[in-house]
Amino acid sequence: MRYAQLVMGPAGSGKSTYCSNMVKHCENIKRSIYVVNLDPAAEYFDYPVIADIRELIQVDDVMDDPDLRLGPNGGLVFCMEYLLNNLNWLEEKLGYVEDDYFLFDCPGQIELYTHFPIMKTLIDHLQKWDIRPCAVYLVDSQFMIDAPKFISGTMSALSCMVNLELPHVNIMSKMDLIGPGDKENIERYLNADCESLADELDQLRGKKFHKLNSMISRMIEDYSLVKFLALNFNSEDSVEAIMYQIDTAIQYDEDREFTNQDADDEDADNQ
Ligand SMILES: Nc1nc2c(ncn2[C@@H]2O[C@H](COP(=O)(O)OP(=O)(O)OP(=O)(O)O)[C@@H](O)[C@H]2O)c(=O)[nH]1
Ligand SMILES: [Mg+2]
Repeated sequence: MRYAQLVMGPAGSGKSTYCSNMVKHCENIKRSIYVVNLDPAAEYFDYPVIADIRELIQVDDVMDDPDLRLGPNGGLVFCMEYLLNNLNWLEEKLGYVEDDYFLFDCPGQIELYTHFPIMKTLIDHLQKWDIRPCAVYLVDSQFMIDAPKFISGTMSALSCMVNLELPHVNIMSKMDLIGPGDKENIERYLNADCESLADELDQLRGKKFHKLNSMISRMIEDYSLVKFLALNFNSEDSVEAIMYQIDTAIQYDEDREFTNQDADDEDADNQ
């Protein structure tokens, strides 16, 4: 078995920075991890890659094509569909080494995760190649500091979760930028309960929408998987907690411990 994190989330939510910092974290703890850049429009990232979609196709070339006449978003969808038609390229780049662990740095267009079947098809192939993926969905904490923003971020995470049907970990990124005043608000949302969310929305919009507010809040609580982990790269504890949660979601350590235990048992039997 092999393992992967599909690092997703809206534009600018910190996906590439997450990949880069996770590579550094894994270097420190002597754990190997490989990054795949899946963003055909990426201009800058500072991690080493095992595969880069831009070697296959570049969004600028697609946009320059006079027959296609596509803008940046249509161009990106074209590139991702091109990838799906050339998946042997990716399969070869990934190679096959047991226990490999990959990070896929995905593009920031959320329609890829919520509407189009592109990611779902890619996931089906990863699974065929014996890769067990976890959806890692980042939302910028700056956009989660009041109830309406929190609900909108949560709904985008929820729609990705329902659409992709994968083990799923939500992350509130850039916590180092949150000032002391907003910290309290965010902590409230990290453990949000539906009554207080609905009350806050009622206060903002008036009682007229009370029924709608409480139903949306209840739906978020019912899908109790919509919880966020706070990510602060200045805190090693926060990075470790996130890695642990993801490893647990895809049973990374459990499988390895089991395999090691099997190997030990086999050795003992042989002896
Ligand atoms: N302070 C702080 N800044 C961050 C953090 N993560 C990302 N940023 C900044 O946020 C901006 C966007 O970060 P990226 O990592 O490029 O975000 P992205 O999600 O890959 O963006 P797209 O690929 O364009 O969708 C950059 O200016 C980063 O330096 C963080 O944890 N803390
Ligand atoms: Mg990026």
